[in-house]
Amino acid sequence: MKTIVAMILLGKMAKVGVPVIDMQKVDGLGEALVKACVEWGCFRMVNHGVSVELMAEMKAVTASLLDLPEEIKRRTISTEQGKGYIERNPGTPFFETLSVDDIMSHDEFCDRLDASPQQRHSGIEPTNDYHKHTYACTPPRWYRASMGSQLIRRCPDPTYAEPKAQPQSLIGLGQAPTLAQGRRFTMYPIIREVIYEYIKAIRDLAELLGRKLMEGSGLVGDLFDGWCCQLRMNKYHYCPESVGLSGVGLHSDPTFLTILQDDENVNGLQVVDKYSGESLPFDPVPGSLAVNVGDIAKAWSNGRFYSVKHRVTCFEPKTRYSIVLFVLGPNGTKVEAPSELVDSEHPRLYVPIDIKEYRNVRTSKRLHIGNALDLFRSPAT
Ligand SMILES: O=C(O)CCC(=O)C(=O)O
Ligand SMILES: [Fe+2]
Repeated sequence: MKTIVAMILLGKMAKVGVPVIDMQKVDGLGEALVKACVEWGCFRMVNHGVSVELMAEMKAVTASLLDLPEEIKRRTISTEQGKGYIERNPGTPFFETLSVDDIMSHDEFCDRLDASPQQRHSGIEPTNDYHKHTYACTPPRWYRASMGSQLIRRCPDPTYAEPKAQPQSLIGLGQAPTLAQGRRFTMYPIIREVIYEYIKAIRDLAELLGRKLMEGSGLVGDLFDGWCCQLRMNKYHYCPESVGLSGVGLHSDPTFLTILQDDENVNGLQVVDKYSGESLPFDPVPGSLAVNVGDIAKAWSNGRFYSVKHRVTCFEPKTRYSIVLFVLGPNGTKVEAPSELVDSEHPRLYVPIDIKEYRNVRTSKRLHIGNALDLFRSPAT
């Protein structure tokens, strides 16, 4: 009797928690990943190959960058949908996010935060003095992870002079931010290095995921080869007033998948169970990384993968950080289900989708919970 009860409980428990997948698993990794994408639309990865030191450093960098004054962060605002810096706003009053829109141009992102208006617009190279000064501020590597928000310090820059007047050609383009009180911020080269290393490590992991998802679907190849990816650094400004309120409202991701470093100290991410529709906690596990399947993966898998709805809720008044890599989709070609995933029992569900168009339609029609895919149904279905 006891054994039967234990078996039922184990069965229930296995169903209750989001799957945890060991990325070093030799046999059946592809199948396990596909199963998680189909049944849960999310999973947690352990033994994923991104070091805990690098994860801690990236979190410190995130905190530092989001600590910069608004005038600096605003230099990375974009007019394109879903891109660039998003400040707190009436829709998401506790949420703020910086974006490396294309992970291949992370240097441009750093340049925008770092360079003085003159350097960015006139092409003047920093002088040797500037370099000497900047490098003199560089903390030793062993000190990196524990530095937190000190990674960026207000350094007096010997070469910086208050601009006398804006060059006429820049006025009105919104490209020449004025620095209040002539302050400038020197970004430690180490910040660029951490961002670069983190992107590289997460990108390698994404590639492994792409290959294994192909394998688990009975296909061969590098699914994400040459695909567009975006890195976001998120800060949730939780306070006593935000407890019980939403950090980010219910949505599915307009991506293929999202690799998430959540905050090991602050929970709040919840996912909607595919079968019961219940909201379940997707709590952090130190050292692990989470994955959410997005709408584009549902289209690619011909409806098999579950584009999981999720939200982030404030449960305690503690600042929460998260770092997400969005694997958006192919660059320059449309997404469609491979012919191997289409047969008489599984007719093609969606027309080929342009990821940019998809994002625009989704936003303009305010369809943030996966329904936008219905607008891309194949005529036959
Ligand atoms: O911060 C998180 O934990 C999740 C953020 C999220 O859902 C998103 O950026 O799409
Ligand atoms: Fe999301």
